[in-house]
Amino acid sequence: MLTDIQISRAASLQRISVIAERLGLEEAAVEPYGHYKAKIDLKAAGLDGAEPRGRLILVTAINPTPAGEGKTTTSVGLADALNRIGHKTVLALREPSLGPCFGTKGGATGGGYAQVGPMEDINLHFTGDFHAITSAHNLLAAMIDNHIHWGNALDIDVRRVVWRRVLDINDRALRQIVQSTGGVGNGFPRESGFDITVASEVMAILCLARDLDDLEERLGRIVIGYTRQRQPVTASDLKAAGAMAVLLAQAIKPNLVQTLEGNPALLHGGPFANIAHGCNSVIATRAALALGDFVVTEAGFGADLGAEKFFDIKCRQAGLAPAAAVIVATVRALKMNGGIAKAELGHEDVEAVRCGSVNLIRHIENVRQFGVPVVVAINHFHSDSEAEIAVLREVAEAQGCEAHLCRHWAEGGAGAESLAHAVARIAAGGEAQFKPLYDDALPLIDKIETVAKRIYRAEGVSATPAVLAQLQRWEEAGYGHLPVCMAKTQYSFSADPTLLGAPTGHVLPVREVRLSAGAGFVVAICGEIMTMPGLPRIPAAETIRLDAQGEIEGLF
Ligand SMILES: Nc1ncnc2c1ncn2[C@@H]1O[C@H](COP(=O)(O)OP(=O)(O)O)[C@@H](O)[C@H]1O
Ligand SMILES: O=COP(=O)(O)O
Ligand SMILES: [Mg+2]
Repeated sequence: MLTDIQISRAASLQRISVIAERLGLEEAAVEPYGHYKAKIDLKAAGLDGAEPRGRLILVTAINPTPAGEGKTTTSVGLADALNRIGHKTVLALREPSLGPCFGTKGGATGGGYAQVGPMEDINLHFTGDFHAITSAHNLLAAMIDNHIHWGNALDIDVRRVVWRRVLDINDRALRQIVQSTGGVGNGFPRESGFDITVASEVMAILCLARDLDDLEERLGRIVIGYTRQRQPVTASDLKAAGAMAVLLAQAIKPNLVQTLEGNPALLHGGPFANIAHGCNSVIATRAALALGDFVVTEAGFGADLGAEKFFDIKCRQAGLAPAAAVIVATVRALKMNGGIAKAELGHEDVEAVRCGSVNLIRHIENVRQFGVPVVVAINHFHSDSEAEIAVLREVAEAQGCEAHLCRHWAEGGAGAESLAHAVARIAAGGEAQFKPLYDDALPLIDKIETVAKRIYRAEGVSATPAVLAQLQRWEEAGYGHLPVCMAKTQYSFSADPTLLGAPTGHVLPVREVRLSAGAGFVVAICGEIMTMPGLPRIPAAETIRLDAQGEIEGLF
């Protein structure tokens, strides 16, 4: 069996100019990065502010195994299948982070014959967007410490600087550091730390901004810390927004690549819906909606995380309304949710599928709470048995959901045509009546409780007095209208990654809250989730190398 990288390498990609032309983009709007990648200048393409004409399809999933259940793979397979059955479809995916590539999970370009390419390029440095985001983020951090070093005219309380640094690598050693040691010339020592670039508010701003002007506006609104009188200090107080926008002026342009079947894909913005909002950028999604009849986009991890944030943050801010949602379900993930250990997931166990299907049922119920019709995509793995698939299908259909067995990993778009026909019919049927889960006017703590109770089915939320006081101060400072971005484990509806299936009666512990005034949301960090992941005992990096011909080996 060929690996993803072998399949990707064997595919003959078309020149990106051909893909762009077929998409209807003028040459002047296409800025090639080599033969197979390009950035799209939306102004030159006449797409800035263009009215969306397509229908938006969200691909989400049940709670995953550590390997992921095939959201990106299914997004690619569905987009290829919709193009095969005659619908002009544009894919809108997120860009991969180096963290998982060199850590555990691998790339984010799909898999098997349902991939976007060029896979190595995209999973490594791509077009440099994450490096630009890292530089912009860390420039602001440097300007904060520099301001304090040269007299601190803004009276920043050195104990209350909340802006950390970022790096797009998993590195637990950087989570908590003491910086500016080494004497007077190095500034004022203080505790701080690094997050992974994907968790940067600059990443979220790039993903949610309407255009370059809005991006700079939002950058200026970033709250980097507080004065001794507890007043917020912003990036614009430090005159940093302009320089940060310069660093991001190329990164704000969406990236055009292609599926292995030559269909267009706009990749833009970061993943990780457990610690960020984990959606493709508004700019790329709106451009895709102006260009295609259908847009297939993804949101990270399970519907309790990525889909909820797609609905409550991205769609709310951008005025988008999804026409349908595809929940990717796998036999293996349901068995894990039914109590089977990871090492045993390859053995048939029909009862475990049935037991774990409570997880799928809850995700179906949850997505429907947003007024969005659901189709279940059974992402077929070669180890699945007929009996296990039959139970999965029966469970979905008992919920009034169509369930389509999809073989796009092994067959490409041809393996997802039945799903494509169903999605096209349901999306065109206009039954969606999208609405976010809560109103802007709900107090911040009530928004957190609403997500915890209605999506996670928690009994309630526990938060320290310091967290509650901080939320109250943000309400008084005028940030109470913002939505919340929940950071929690992707494996469970609770904050306990071992509590699988469809737990109830749990209490959601909120240990920290962070204001992302520029991105326009408040992050609630629940349980032990880390905003700087660590490398596993045996990182993928140990087997990634160049072979004798200079070709990359070991990249998933
Ligand atoms: N049907 C399948 N059979 C075998 N491997 C698959 C299948 N679907 C996905 N994969 C593999 O599983 C991994 C995760 O897939 P991905 O689409 O990235 O999941 P997600 O986007 O949900 O994290 C990838 O290595 C991919 O190649
Ligand atoms: O945000 C996480 O994305 P995946 O679920 O695609 O890994
Ligand atoms: Mg993915």
